[in-house]
Amino acid sequence: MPLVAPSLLAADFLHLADACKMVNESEADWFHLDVMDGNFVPNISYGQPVIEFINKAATKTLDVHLMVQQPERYAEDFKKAGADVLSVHYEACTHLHRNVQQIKSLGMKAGVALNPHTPVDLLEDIIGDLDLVLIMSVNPGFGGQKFIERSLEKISTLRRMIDDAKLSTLIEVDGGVTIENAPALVQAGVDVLVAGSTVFRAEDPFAAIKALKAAK
Ligand SMILES: O=C(CO)[C@@H](O)[C@H](O)COP(=O)(O)O
Ligand SMILES: [Fe+2]
Repeated sequence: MPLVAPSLLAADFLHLADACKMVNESEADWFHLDVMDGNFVPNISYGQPVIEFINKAATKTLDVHLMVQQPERYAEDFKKAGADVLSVHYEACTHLHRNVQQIKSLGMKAGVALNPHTPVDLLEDIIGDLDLVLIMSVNPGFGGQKFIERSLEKISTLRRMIDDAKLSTLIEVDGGVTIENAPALVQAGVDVLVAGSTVFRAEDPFAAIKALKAAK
């Protein structure tokens, strides 16, 4: 059964408390929180102060996806804000190994996110240090985009890499995840399904989360 992480980017920002309550009461496992800096990606979302408030309302793991250049500048702030899992982008880090060690030394799980054009092979020398790899199945920056089909092959390659090395690194997929494509993603080896529009644009978000959990 996959873990399901609703992305609050698709929630109504005027009623974040309601969104948190819904996720708390649902079968979802994590809160997925997208931080965008308007530089690494062409959009600005929200940052530490908002996450600090979400942390007060949320009763589940906070999975923070940093779409930020030089994320090492903010790792400590996000720890203080309540992040449990902190993912940085491969493409935004000059010293990725140092950044991963920083996240772990602060007591968070460390993830690395890959843009659609970045091959999973580039993680060969760092995969053993990672708690999670986040495969972007859309170009980061916006919710509601169409799933890039090629991501399925990347996930299968990564699954093999992790299993061959006997690691327990989680594979998370993010972008364009739907109730329809979730089974193929789980079959390809995904552990964590992120879903924004599929959950928050659904008539019944609880049912959407339930359907994603049931993907096999
Ligand atoms: O990181 C991102 C976008 O950059 C995502 O987490 C989106 O928030 C997913 O939204 P949907 O594609 O599920 O609507
Ligand atoms: Fe995300």
